[in-house]
Amino acid sequence: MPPPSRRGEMSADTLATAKPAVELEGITKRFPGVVANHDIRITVEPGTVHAIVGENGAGKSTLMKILYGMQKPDEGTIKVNGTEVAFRTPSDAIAVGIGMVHQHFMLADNLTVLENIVLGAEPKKGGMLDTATARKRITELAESHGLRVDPDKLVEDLGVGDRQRVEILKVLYRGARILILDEPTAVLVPQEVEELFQNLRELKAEGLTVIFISHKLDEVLDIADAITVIRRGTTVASLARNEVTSARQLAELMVGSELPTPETRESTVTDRVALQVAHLTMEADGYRPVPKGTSVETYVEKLRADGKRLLLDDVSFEIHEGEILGIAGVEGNGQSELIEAIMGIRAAHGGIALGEQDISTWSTLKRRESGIGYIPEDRHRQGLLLEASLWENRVLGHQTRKPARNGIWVDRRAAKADTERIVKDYDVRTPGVDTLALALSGGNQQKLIVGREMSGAPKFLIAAHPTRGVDVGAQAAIWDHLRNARAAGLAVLLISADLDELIGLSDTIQVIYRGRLVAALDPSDITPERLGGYMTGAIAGTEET
Ligand SMILES: Nc1ncnc2c1ncn2[C@@H]1O[C@H](COP(=O)(O)OP(=O)(O)OP(=O)(O)O)[C@@H](O)[C@H]1O
Repeated sequence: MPPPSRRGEMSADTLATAKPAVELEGITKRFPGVVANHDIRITVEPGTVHAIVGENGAGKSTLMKILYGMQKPDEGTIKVNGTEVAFRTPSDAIAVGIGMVHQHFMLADNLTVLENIVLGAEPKKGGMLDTATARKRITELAESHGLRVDPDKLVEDLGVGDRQRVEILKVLYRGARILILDEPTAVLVPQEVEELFQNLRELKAEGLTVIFISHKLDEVLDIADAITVIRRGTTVASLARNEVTSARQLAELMVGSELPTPETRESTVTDRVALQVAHLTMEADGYRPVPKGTSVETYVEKLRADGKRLLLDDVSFEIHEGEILGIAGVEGNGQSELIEAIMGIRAAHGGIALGEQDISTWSTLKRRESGIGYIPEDRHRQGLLLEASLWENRVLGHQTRKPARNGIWVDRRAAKADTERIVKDYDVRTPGVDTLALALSGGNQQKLIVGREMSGAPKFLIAAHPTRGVDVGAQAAIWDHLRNARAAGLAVLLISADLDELIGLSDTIQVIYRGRLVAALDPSDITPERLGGYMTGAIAGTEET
Protein backbone atom coordinates (compact mmCIF):
# COMPACT_ATOMS: atom_id res chain seq x y z
CA MET A 1 0.00 0.00 0.00
CA PRO A 2 1.37 3.44 -0.87
CA PRO A 3 2.41 5.67 2.01
CA PRO A 4 0.59 8.99 2.31
CA SER A 5 2.09 11.60 0.03
CA ARG A 6 1.39 14.85 1.91
CA ARG A 7 3.35 15.30 5.06
CA GLY A 8 2.35 18.53 6.71
CA GLU A 9 4.84 21.31 6.70
CA MET A 10 8.01 19.66 7.96
CA SER A 11 11.27 20.60 6.30
CA ALA A 12 12.66 18.43 3.53
CA ASP A 13 15.69 17.52 5.70
CA THR A 14 13.53 16.26 8.53
CA LEU A 15 11.41 14.32 6.09
CA ALA A 16 14.36 12.56 4.53
CA THR A 17 15.39 11.11 7.89
CA ALA A 18 12.02 10.79 9.67
CA LYS A 19 10.85 7.30 10.52
CA PRO A 20 7.12 6.61 10.53
CA ALA A 21 5.51 7.91 13.72
CA VAL A 22 3.55 4.69 14.10
CA GLU A 23 3.75 1.34 12.34
CA LEU A 24 1.18 -1.29 13.14
CA GLU A 25 2.05 -4.66 11.64
CA GLY A 26 -0.12 -7.74 11.66
CA ILE A 27 -2.22 -6.65 14.64
CA THR A 28 -4.79 -9.27 15.61
CA LYS A 29 -7.15 -9.14 18.58
CA ARG A 30 -9.76 -11.76 19.39
CA PHE A 31 -12.72 -11.57 21.76
CA PRO A 32 -15.02 -14.51 22.46
CA GLY A 33 -16.89 -15.16 19.22
CA VAL A 34 -15.38 -12.12 17.45
CA VAL A 35 -12.12 -11.28 15.74
CA ALA A 36 -12.06 -7.53 16.38
CA ASN A 37 -8.77 -6.89 14.53
CA HIS A 38 -7.25 -9.21 11.98
CA ASP A 39 -3.77 -8.66 10.57
CA ILE A 40 -4.08 -4.87 10.60
CA ARG A 41 -1.30 -2.93 8.89
CA ILE A 42 -1.06 0.83 9.08
CA THR A 43 1.83 3.24 8.62
CA VAL A 44 1.37 6.75 9.97
CA GLU A 45 3.88 9.32 8.76
CA PRO A 46 5.09 11.98 11.22
CA GLY A 47 3.59 15.45 10.89
CA THR A 48 0.41 14.19 9.29
CA VAL A 49 -3.25 13.84 10.18
CA HIS A 50 -4.26 10.23 9.62
CA ALA A 51 -7.96 9.27 9.70
CA ILE A 52 -9.27 5.82 10.51
CA VAL A 53 -12.74 5.11 9.12
CA GLY A 54 -14.98 2.06 9.07
CA GLU A 55 -18.43 0.74 9.87
CA ASN A 56 -19.66 0.24 13.43
CA GLY A 57 -17.89 -2.74 14.90
CA ALA A 58 -15.17 -2.65 12.22
CA GLY A 59 -12.52 -2.60 14.95
CA LYS A 60 -11.36 1.05 15.11
CA SER A 61 -11.69 1.58 18.86
CA THR A 62 -10.06 -1.76 19.62
CA LEU A 63 -7.09 -0.78 17.49
CA MET A 64 -6.76 2.62 19.17
CA LYS A 65 -7.00 0.98 22.61
CA ILE A 66 -4.15 -1.30 21.59
CA LEU A 67 -2.07 1.66 20.42
CA TYR A 68 -2.75 3.44 23.71
CA GLY A 69 -1.86 0.46 25.90
CA MET A 70 -5.42 -0.16 27.11
CA GLN A 71 -5.60 -3.57 25.46
CA LYS A 72 -3.00 -6.12 24.43
CA PRO A 73 -2.93 -7.49 20.90
CA ASP A 74 -2.91 -11.28 20.50
CA GLU A 75 -0.51 -10.95 17.60
CA GLY A 76 1.42 -8.25 15.79
CA THR A 77 3.94 -5.54 16.50
CA ILE A 78 3.80 -1.82 17.17
CA LYS A 79 6.64 0.51 16.31
CA VAL A 80 6.78 4.11 17.47
CA ASN A 81 9.31 6.33 15.67
CA GLY A 82 10.98 3.18 14.32
CA THR A 83 11.38 1.41 17.67
CA GLU A 84 9.33 -1.63 18.59
CA VAL A 85 7.27 -1.17 21.76
CA ALA A 86 5.09 -3.38 23.97
CA PHE A 87 2.62 -1.53 26.17
CA ARG A 88 1.20 -2.94 29.37
CA THR A 89 -0.72 0.19 30.38
CA PRO A 90 -1.48 3.66 28.99
CA SER A 91 1.41 5.02 31.07
CA ASP A 92 3.77 3.04 28.82
CA ALA A 93 2.19 4.65 25.77
CA ILE A 94 2.38 8.12 27.34
CA ALA A 95 6.06 7.51 28.11
CA VAL A 96 6.85 7.17 24.39
CA GLY A 97 4.80 10.28 23.51
CA ILE A 98 1.34 8.93 22.68
CA GLY A 99 -1.70 10.81 24.03
CA MET A 100 -5.40 10.06 23.77
CA VAL A 101 -8.23 12.59 23.68
CA HIS A 102 -11.40 10.71 24.54
CA GLN A 103 -14.77 11.46 23.05
CA HIS A 104 -16.35 11.83 26.47
CA PHE A 105 -14.30 14.53 28.11
CA MET A 106 -12.74 13.47 31.38
CA LEU A 107 -12.32 16.86 33.04
CA ALA A 108 -13.23 17.86 36.59
CA ASP A 109 -15.88 20.60 36.27
CA ASN A 110 -15.14 22.26 39.58
CA LEU A 111 -11.41 22.75 38.90
CA THR A 112 -9.76 25.43 36.79
CA VAL A 113 -8.28 24.85 33.36
CA LEU A 114 -4.78 24.96 34.86
CA GLU A 115 -5.64 22.49 37.62
CA ASN A 116 -7.20 20.10 35.13
CA ILE A 117 -4.22 20.21 32.80
CA VAL A 118 -1.65 19.46 35.48
CA LEU A 119 -3.82 16.98 37.45
CA GLY A 120 -1.71 13.88 38.13
CA ALA A 121 1.43 15.50 36.71
CA GLU A 122 1.72 18.54 38.98
CA PRO A 123 5.00 20.44 39.17
CA LYS A 124 5.75 20.74 42.91
CA LYS A 125 7.68 23.26 44.95
CA GLY A 126 8.11 22.48 48.64
CA GLY A 127 5.33 19.89 48.43
CA MET A 128 2.86 22.43 46.97
CA LEU A 129 1.57 22.87 43.42
CA ASP A 130 4.02 25.16 41.66
CA THR A 131 1.41 27.31 39.93
CA ALA A 132 3.90 29.70 38.37
CA THR A 133 5.81 26.92 36.58
CA ALA A 134 2.58 25.21 35.49
CA ARG A 135 1.16 28.49 34.17
CA LYS A 136 4.33 29.25 32.23
CA ARG A 137 4.39 25.85 30.57
CA ILE A 138 0.70 25.90 29.73
CA THR A 139 0.94 29.39 28.26
CA GLU A 140 3.92 28.35 26.14
CA LEU A 141 2.14 25.22 24.93
CA ALA A 142 -1.07 27.10 24.22
CA GLU A 143 0.74 29.83 22.31
CA SER A 144 2.96 27.58 20.26
CA HIS A 145 -0.01 25.44 19.18
CA GLY A 146 -2.64 28.14 18.81
CA LEU A 147 -4.82 26.60 21.54
CA ARG A 148 -6.44 29.61 23.20
CA VAL A 149 -7.80 29.01 26.71
CA ASP A 150 -7.84 31.00 29.93
CA PRO A 151 -5.93 28.92 32.54
CA ASP A 152 -7.88 30.43 35.44
CA LYS A 153 -11.39 29.75 34.20
CA LEU A 154 -13.45 27.02 35.83
CA VAL A 155 -14.02 24.14 33.44
CA GLU A 156 -17.76 24.23 34.22
CA ASP A 157 -17.91 27.68 32.64
CA LEU A 158 -16.39 26.51 29.36
CA GLY A 159 -18.16 25.58 26.14
CA VAL A 160 -17.61 22.26 24.44
CA GLY A 161 -14.93 23.51 22.02
CA ASP A 162 -12.89 25.00 24.88
CA ARG A 163 -13.16 21.81 26.91
CA GLN A 164 -11.77 19.89 24.01
CA ARG A 165 -8.84 22.30 23.76
CA VAL A 166 -8.15 21.68 27.46
CA GLU A 167 -8.14 17.92 26.81
CA ILE A 168 -5.66 18.41 23.99
CA LEU A 169 -3.45 20.65 26.14
CA LYS A 170 -3.59 18.04 28.86
CA VAL A 171 -2.05 15.37 26.64
CA LEU A 172 0.46 17.83 25.17
CA TYR A 173 1.46 18.79 28.72
CA ARG A 174 2.38 15.15 29.30
CA GLY A 175 4.73 15.32 26.33
CA ALA A 176 2.57 13.71 23.64
CA ARG A 177 3.86 14.00 20.07
CA ILE A 178 1.33 11.54 18.67
CA LEU A 179 -2.32 12.33 19.46
CA ILE A 180 -5.20 9.90 19.14
CA LEU A 181 -8.60 11.58 18.87
CA ASP A 182 -11.78 9.50 19.09
CA GLU A 183 -14.57 11.10 17.04
CA PRO A 184 -13.46 14.61 18.01
CA THR A 185 -16.14 16.49 16.08
CA ALA A 186 -19.18 14.52 17.27
CA VAL A 187 -20.20 17.20 19.76
CA LEU A 188 -19.04 20.35 17.93
CA VAL A 189 -20.99 22.88 15.87
CA PRO A 190 -19.55 23.77 12.43
CA GLN A 191 -17.69 26.86 13.68
CA GLU A 192 -16.04 24.81 16.44
CA VAL A 193 -15.10 22.08 13.98
CA GLU A 194 -13.30 24.69 11.89
CA GLU A 195 -11.42 25.93 14.98
CA LEU A 196 -10.45 22.38 15.91
CA PHE A 197 -9.17 21.74 12.40
CA GLN A 198 -7.15 24.94 12.55
CA ASN A 199 -5.62 23.67 15.82
CA LEU A 200 -4.83 20.32 14.22
CA ARG A 201 -3.15 22.04 11.28
CA GLU A 202 -0.97 23.99 13.71
CA LEU A 203 -0.05 20.82 15.60
CA LYS A 204 0.92 19.26 12.30
CA ALA A 205 3.03 22.25 11.37
CA GLU A 206 4.91 21.73 14.65
CA GLY A 207 5.69 18.19 13.53
CA LEU A 208 3.10 16.45 15.69
CA THR A 209 1.10 13.51 14.39
CA VAL A 210 -2.64 13.13 14.74
CA ILE A 211 -4.58 9.88 14.37
CA PHE A 212 -8.32 10.23 14.53
CA ILE A 213 -11.44 8.11 14.22
CA SER A 214 -14.44 9.66 12.52
CA HIS A 215 -17.76 8.75 10.94
CA LYS A 216 -18.06 12.17 9.31
CA LEU A 217 -16.50 11.50 5.97
CA ASP A 218 -16.74 15.03 4.60
CA GLU A 219 -14.72 16.23 7.56
CA VAL A 220 -12.20 13.45 7.04
CA LEU A 221 -11.68 14.70 3.49
CA ASP A 222 -11.30 18.22 4.83
CA ILE A 223 -8.50 17.57 7.31
CA ALA A 224 -6.80 14.21 6.72
CA ASP A 225 -3.56 13.72 4.80
CA ALA A 226 -4.04 9.97 4.74
CA ILE A 227 -7.00 7.71 5.37
CA THR A 228 -7.12 4.06 6.40
CA VAL A 229 -10.34 2.13 5.86
CA ILE A 230 -11.08 -0.82 8.14
CA ARG A 231 -13.74 -3.35 7.23
CA ARG A 232 -14.69 -6.27 9.47
CA GLY A 233 -11.48 -6.02 11.46
CA THR A 234 -9.00 -5.72 8.65
CA THR A 235 -7.38 -2.91 6.64
CA VAL A 236 -8.94 -2.74 3.18
CA ALA A 237 -7.33 0.49 1.97
CA SER A 238 -4.73 3.03 3.01
CA LEU A 239 -4.99 6.07 0.83
CA ALA A 240 -3.40 9.47 0.48
CA ARG A 241 -6.01 12.25 0.59
CA ASN A 242 -5.53 13.04 -3.09
CA GLU A 243 -6.34 9.47 -4.03
CA VAL A 244 -9.88 9.86 -2.69
CA THR A 245 -12.43 11.60 -4.87
CA SER A 246 -15.54 11.65 -2.66
CA ALA A 247 -17.09 10.77 0.69
CA ARG A 248 -19.24 8.29 -1.17
CA GLN A 249 -16.17 6.47 -2.45
CA LEU A 250 -14.92 6.14 1.14
CA ALA A 251 -18.32 4.95 2.36
CA GLU A 252 -18.40 2.30 -0.34
CA LEU A 253 -14.95 1.08 0.65
CA MET A 254 -16.21 0.84 4.22
CA VAL A 255 -19.24 -1.28 3.44
CA GLY A 256 -17.73 -3.16 0.50
CA SER A 257 -20.63 -2.42 -1.84
CA GLU A 258 -22.50 0.46 -3.42
CA LEU A 259 -24.70 2.59 -1.20
CA PRO A 260 -28.36 3.26 -1.93
CA THR A 261 -29.26 6.85 -2.79
CA PRO A 262 -31.32 8.50 -0.04
CA GLU A 263 -35.00 8.95 -0.80
CA THR A 264 -36.70 12.30 -0.91
CA ARG A 265 -39.29 13.06 1.72
CA GLU A 266 -42.83 14.33 1.84
CA SER A 267 -44.55 15.97 4.74
CA THR A 268 -46.67 13.66 6.91
CA VAL A 269 -47.54 16.26 9.54
CA THR A 270 -51.19 16.01 10.69
CA ASP A 271 -53.29 18.49 12.65
CA ARG A 272 -53.58 16.16 15.66
CA VAL A 273 -51.40 17.35 18.53
CA ALA A 274 -49.37 14.48 20.04
CA LEU A 275 -47.39 16.44 22.60
CA GLN A 276 -47.93 19.89 23.98
CA VAL A 277 -45.55 21.72 26.23
CA ALA A 278 -46.67 25.03 27.76
CA HIS A 279 -44.52 27.60 29.59
CA LEU A 280 -42.02 24.99 30.73
CA THR A 281 -39.64 26.69 33.14
CA MET A 282 -36.86 25.32 35.32
CA GLU A 283 -34.96 27.26 37.95
CA ALA A 284 -31.23 26.72 38.31
CA ASP A 285 -31.28 26.83 42.10
CA GLY A 286 -33.98 24.22 42.62
CA TYR A 287 -37.72 23.78 42.25
CA ARG A 288 -40.15 25.74 44.40
CA PRO A 289 -43.90 25.36 43.86
CA VAL A 290 -45.75 28.24 42.22
CA PRO A 291 -47.71 30.08 44.97
CA LYS A 292 -51.46 29.40 44.99
CA GLY A 293 -53.47 31.78 42.87
CA THR A 294 -50.48 32.78 40.70
CA SER A 295 -50.28 31.67 37.06
CA VAL A 296 -47.07 30.09 35.76
CA GLU A 297 -46.58 33.01 33.36
CA THR A 298 -46.77 35.59 36.16
CA TYR A 299 -44.48 33.51 38.33
CA VAL A 300 -41.90 33.19 35.56
CA GLU A 301 -42.00 36.94 34.97
CA LYS A 302 -41.26 37.46 38.63
CA LEU A 303 -38.36 35.00 38.51
CA ARG A 304 -36.92 36.93 35.59
CA ALA A 305 -37.43 40.29 37.32
CA ASP A 306 -35.61 38.88 40.37
CA GLY A 307 -32.67 37.97 38.12
CA LYS A 308 -33.01 34.20 38.77
CA ARG A 309 -31.06 31.95 36.44
CA LEU A 310 -33.44 29.80 34.43
CA LEU A 311 -32.34 26.55 32.79
CA LEU A 312 -35.61 26.47 30.86
CA ASP A 313 -37.25 29.82 30.26
CA ASP A 314 -40.91 29.71 29.26
CA VAL A 315 -40.61 26.98 26.63
CA SER A 316 -43.80 26.25 24.68
CA PHE A 317 -44.35 24.11 21.58
CA GLU A 318 -46.56 21.46 20.04
CA ILE A 319 -45.61 18.39 18.08
CA HIS A 320 -48.23 16.84 15.85
CA GLU A 321 -48.69 13.22 14.89
CA GLY A 322 -46.44 12.53 11.93
CA GLU A 323 -44.11 15.43 12.75
CA ILE A 324 -40.44 15.63 13.69
CA LEU A 325 -39.55 18.74 15.65
CA GLY A 326 -35.80 19.33 15.75
CA ILE A 327 -34.18 21.25 18.61
CA ALA A 328 -30.88 22.87 17.66
CA GLY A 329 -28.54 24.20 20.30
CA VAL A 330 -24.98 24.20 21.52
CA GLU A 331 -24.70 21.62 24.29
CA GLY A 332 -25.63 23.06 27.69
CA ASN A 333 -28.36 25.47 26.55
CA GLY A 334 -31.25 23.60 28.14
CA GLN A 335 -31.79 20.61 25.88
CA SER A 336 -30.95 18.07 28.61
CA GLU A 337 -33.26 19.87 31.05
CA LEU A 338 -36.04 19.90 28.45
CA ILE A 339 -35.79 16.12 28.08
CA GLU A 340 -35.62 15.63 31.84
CA ALA A 341 -38.72 17.78 32.35
CA ILE A 342 -40.73 15.95 29.69
CA MET A 343 -39.69 12.56 31.09
CA GLY A 344 -40.46 13.62 34.67
CA ILE A 345 -36.87 13.12 35.79
CA ARG A 346 -36.55 16.70 37.04
CA ALA A 347 -39.28 19.02 38.30
CA ALA A 348 -40.28 22.04 36.25
CA HIS A 349 -43.14 24.54 36.08
CA GLY A 350 -45.61 24.47 33.23
CA GLY A 351 -47.80 21.98 31.43
CA ILE A 352 -47.02 18.80 29.52
CA ALA A 353 -49.81 16.97 27.69
CA LEU A 354 -49.58 13.73 25.76
CA GLY A 355 -52.55 13.78 23.41
CA GLU A 356 -55.42 14.97 25.62
CA GLN A 357 -53.80 13.78 28.86
CA ASP A 358 -52.06 16.14 31.26
CA ILE A 359 -49.01 14.08 32.27
CA SER A 360 -47.10 16.78 34.14
CA THR A 361 -47.58 15.12 37.54
CA TRP A 362 -46.95 11.56 36.38
CA SER A 363 -43.93 9.44 37.32
CA THR A 364 -41.29 8.68 34.70
CA LEU A 365 -42.42 5.04 34.56
CA LYS A 366 -46.04 6.03 33.97
CA ARG A 367 -45.00 8.42 31.20
CA ARG A 368 -43.02 5.66 29.52
CA GLU A 369 -45.88 3.20 29.89
CA SER A 370 -48.33 5.65 28.35
CA GLY A 371 -46.36 5.53 25.09
CA ILE A 372 -43.24 7.70 25.25
CA GLY A 373 -40.09 6.23 23.69
CA TYR A 374 -36.80 7.69 24.88
CA ILE A 375 -33.42 7.44 23.18
CA PRO A 376 -31.21 9.06 25.85
CA GLU A 377 -28.21 11.32 25.38
CA ASP A 378 -25.75 9.14 27.25
CA ARG A 379 -26.13 5.53 26.26
CA HIS A 380 -23.86 4.22 28.99
CA ARG A 381 -25.40 6.01 31.93
CA GLN A 382 -29.03 6.14 30.85
CA GLY A 383 -29.55 3.68 28.04
CA LEU A 384 -27.94 0.36 28.87
CA LEU A 385 -26.85 -1.97 31.63
CA LEU A 386 -23.44 -2.84 30.26
CA GLU A 387 -23.05 -5.94 32.45
CA ALA A 388 -26.36 -7.38 31.25
CA SER A 389 -27.13 -9.31 28.06
CA LEU A 390 -28.71 -7.79 24.98
CA TRP A 391 -32.10 -9.42 25.67
CA GLU A 392 -32.09 -8.19 29.27
CA ASN A 393 -31.35 -4.73 27.95
CA ARG A 394 -34.29 -5.11 25.58
CA VAL A 395 -36.54 -5.51 28.63
CA LEU A 396 -34.94 -2.61 30.53
CA GLY A 397 -37.48 0.16 31.13
CA HIS A 398 -40.13 -1.92 29.38
CA GLN A 399 -40.59 -4.56 32.11
CA THR A 400 -44.29 -3.98 32.44
CA ARG A 401 -45.12 -4.38 28.79
CA LYS A 402 -45.08 -7.02 26.10
CA PRO A 403 -43.06 -8.87 24.99
CA ALA A 404 -41.34 -8.90 28.37
CA ARG A 405 -44.33 -9.42 30.58
CA ASN A 406 -46.25 -12.65 30.98
CA GLY A 407 -48.43 -12.45 34.06
CA ILE A 408 -46.04 -11.54 36.83
CA TRP A 409 -43.05 -13.12 35.08
CA VAL A 410 -40.55 -11.87 32.57
CA ASP A 411 -41.17 -13.91 29.43
CA ARG A 412 -37.60 -14.75 28.46
CA ARG A 413 -38.47 -16.55 25.28
CA ALA A 414 -40.58 -13.72 23.92
CA ALA A 415 -38.01 -11.14 25.03
CA LYS A 416 -35.19 -13.02 23.31
CA ALA A 417 -37.20 -13.47 20.13
CA ASP A 418 -37.98 -9.77 20.05
CA THR A 419 -34.33 -8.91 20.64
CA GLU A 420 -33.46 -11.10 17.67
CA ARG A 421 -35.93 -9.10 15.61
CA ILE A 422 -34.20 -5.85 16.63
CA VAL A 423 -30.76 -7.33 15.91
CA LYS A 424 -31.95 -8.19 12.41
CA ASP A 425 -33.97 -5.04 11.64
CA TYR A 426 -31.32 -2.67 12.97
CA ASP A 427 -28.30 -4.70 11.85
CA VAL A 428 -26.80 -4.96 15.35
CA ARG A 429 -23.51 -6.80 14.84
CA THR A 430 -23.26 -9.37 17.65
CA PRO A 431 -22.58 -13.08 18.12
CA GLY A 432 -26.03 -13.44 19.76
CA VAL A 433 -28.67 -11.96 22.09
CA ASP A 434 -27.02 -13.52 25.18
CA THR A 435 -23.87 -11.43 24.58
CA LEU A 436 -23.24 -8.73 27.18
CA ALA A 437 -23.95 -5.16 26.09
CA LEU A 438 -20.38 -4.14 26.98
CA ALA A 439 -19.04 -6.43 24.26
CA LEU A 440 -20.81 -4.48 21.50
CA SER A 441 -19.06 -1.67 19.69
CA GLY A 442 -20.40 1.80 20.52
CA GLY A 443 -22.39 2.14 17.31
CA ASN A 444 -23.99 -1.26 17.73
CA GLN A 445 -25.04 -0.40 21.30
CA GLN A 446 -26.72 2.68 19.89
CA LYS A 447 -28.57 0.64 17.24
CA LEU A 448 -29.90 -1.67 19.97
CA ILE A 449 -31.26 1.27 22.00
CA VAL A 450 -32.91 2.85 18.97
CA GLY A 451 -34.51 -0.51 18.06
CA ARG A 452 -35.78 -0.98 21.61
CA GLU A 453 -37.26 2.51 21.92
CA MET A 454 -38.98 2.27 18.54
CA SER A 455 -40.59 -1.03 19.59
CA GLY A 456 -44.20 -1.27 20.67
CA ALA A 457 -45.37 1.65 18.50
CA PRO A 458 -44.75 4.63 20.81
CA LYS A 459 -46.94 7.70 20.25
CA PHE A 460 -44.17 10.10 20.98
CA LEU A 461 -40.41 9.61 20.85
CA ILE A 462 -37.64 11.68 22.36
CA ALA A 463 -34.61 11.04 20.19
CA ALA A 464 -31.45 12.58 21.64
CA HIS A 465 -28.55 12.21 19.19
CA PRO A 466 -30.12 9.03 17.75
CA THR A 467 -27.22 8.33 15.39
CA ARG A 468 -24.29 9.49 17.53
CA GLY A 469 -21.40 7.12 16.89
CA VAL A 470 -23.10 5.10 14.18
CA ASP A 471 -21.60 4.71 10.71
CA VAL A 472 -23.06 6.27 7.57
CA GLY A 473 -24.86 3.10 6.50
CA ALA A 474 -26.47 2.55 9.90
CA GLN A 475 -27.29 6.27 10.09
CA ALA A 476 -29.24 6.06 6.85
CA ALA A 477 -31.04 2.96 8.17
CA ILE A 478 -32.01 4.69 11.44
CA TRP A 479 -33.23 7.72 9.49
CA ASP A 480 -35.41 5.40 7.39
CA HIS A 481 -36.85 3.79 10.53
CA LEU A 482 -37.63 7.25 11.95
CA ARG A 483 -39.22 8.45 8.71
CA ASN A 484 -41.34 5.31 8.39
CA ALA A 485 -42.54 5.62 11.99
CA ARG A 486 -43.30 9.30 11.37
CA ALA A 487 -45.31 8.39 8.27
CA ALA A 488 -47.29 6.01 10.51
CA GLY A 489 -48.09 8.89 12.88
CA LEU A 490 -45.20 9.00 15.36
CA ALA A 491 -44.36 12.42 16.79
CA VAL A 492 -40.65 12.96 17.44
CA LEU A 493 -38.68 15.47 19.47
CA LEU A 494 -35.25 15.29 17.85
CA ILE A 495 -32.21 16.70 19.60
CA SER A 496 -28.99 16.40 17.67
CA ALA A 497 -25.58 18.00 17.38
CA ASP A 498 -25.43 16.70 13.81
CA LEU A 499 -26.86 19.63 11.89
CA ASP A 500 -27.20 17.71 8.63
CA GLU A 501 -29.34 15.22 10.52
CA LEU A 502 -31.48 17.96 12.08
CA ILE A 503 -32.00 19.68 8.77
CA GLY A 504 -32.56 16.42 6.88
CA LEU A 505 -35.11 14.90 9.25
CA SER A 506 -37.01 17.73 10.90
CA ASP A 507 -40.27 19.25 9.74
CA THR A 508 -39.58 22.30 11.90
CA ILE A 509 -36.45 23.39 13.76
CA GLN A 510 -36.50 25.38 16.97
CA VAL A 511 -33.28 26.90 18.25
CA ILE A 512 -32.67 26.77 21.99
CA TYR A 513 -30.32 29.38 23.46
CA ARG A 514 -29.80 29.89 27.19
CA GLY A 515 -32.96 27.95 27.98
CA ARG A 516 -35.21 29.87 25.57
CA LEU A 517 -36.58 28.96 22.19
CA VAL A 518 -35.25 31.87 20.15
CA ALA A 519 -36.06 31.01 16.54
CA ALA A 520 -38.36 28.72 14.58
CA LEU A 521 -36.77 27.83 11.26
CA ASP A 522 -37.82 26.05 8.11
CA PRO A 523 -35.35 23.20 7.48
CA SER A 524 -35.80 23.41 3.72
CA ASP A 525 -34.48 26.93 3.85
CA ILE A 526 -31.44 26.81 6.13
CA THR A 527 -27.79 25.79 5.84
CA PRO A 528 -25.76 24.18 8.67
CA GLU A 529 -23.61 27.33 8.80
CA ARG A 530 -26.59 29.68 9.32
CA LEU A 531 -28.11 27.29 11.83
CA GLY A 532 -24.77 27.23 13.67
CA GLY A 533 -24.96 31.05 13.76
CA TYR A 534 -28.35 30.98 15.55
CA MET A 535 -27.11 28.32 17.95
CA THR A 536 -24.10 30.31 19.10
CA GLY A 537 -26.08 33.54 19.34
CA ALA A 538 -24.06 35.10 16.49
CA ILE A 539 -27.34 35.56 14.60
CA ALA A 540 -30.00 36.94 16.92
CA GLY A 541 -33.21 34.95 16.89
CA THR A 542 -36.70 35.64 18.32
CA GLU A 543 -38.32 36.17 14.92
CA GLU A 544 -39.94 33.37 13.00
CA THR A 545 -38.42 33.03 9.53
N1 LIG B 1 -14.45 -6.07 25.45
C1 LIG B 1 -14.98 -6.73 24.40
N2 LIG B 1 -15.45 -7.99 24.52
C2 LIG B 1 -15.98 -8.65 23.47
N3 LIG B 1 -16.08 -8.14 22.22
C3 LIG B 1 -15.63 -6.88 22.02
C4 LIG B 1 -15.06 -6.10 23.09
N4 LIG B 1 -14.70 -4.90 22.60
C5 LIG B 1 -15.03 -4.92 21.29
N5 LIG B 1 -15.58 -6.11 20.94
C6 LIG B 1 -16.05 -6.50 19.59
O1 LIG B 1 -15.00 -6.22 18.69
C7 LIG B 1 -15.52 -5.72 17.46
C8 LIG B 1 -14.87 -4.38 17.15
O2 LIG B 1 -15.34 -3.41 18.07
P1 LIG B 1 -14.80 -1.90 18.08
O3 LIG B 1 -15.39 -1.24 19.29
O4 LIG B 1 -13.34 -1.90 17.95
O5 LIG B 1 -15.47 -1.32 16.76
P2 LIG B 1 -15.48 0.18 16.20
O6 LIG B 1 -14.99 0.13 14.80
O7 LIG B 1 -14.78 1.09 17.11
O8 LIG B 1 -17.05 0.48 16.19
P3 LIG B 1 -17.91 1.84 16.44
O9 LIG B 1 -17.79 2.66 15.21
O10 LIG B 1 -19.31 1.30 16.60
O11 LIG B 1 -17.39 2.48 17.69
C9 LIG B 1 -17.03 -5.65 17.63
O12 LIG B 1 -17.60 -6.80 17.05
C10 LIG B 1 -17.22 -5.67 19.13
O13 LIG B 1 -18.46 -6.26 19.44
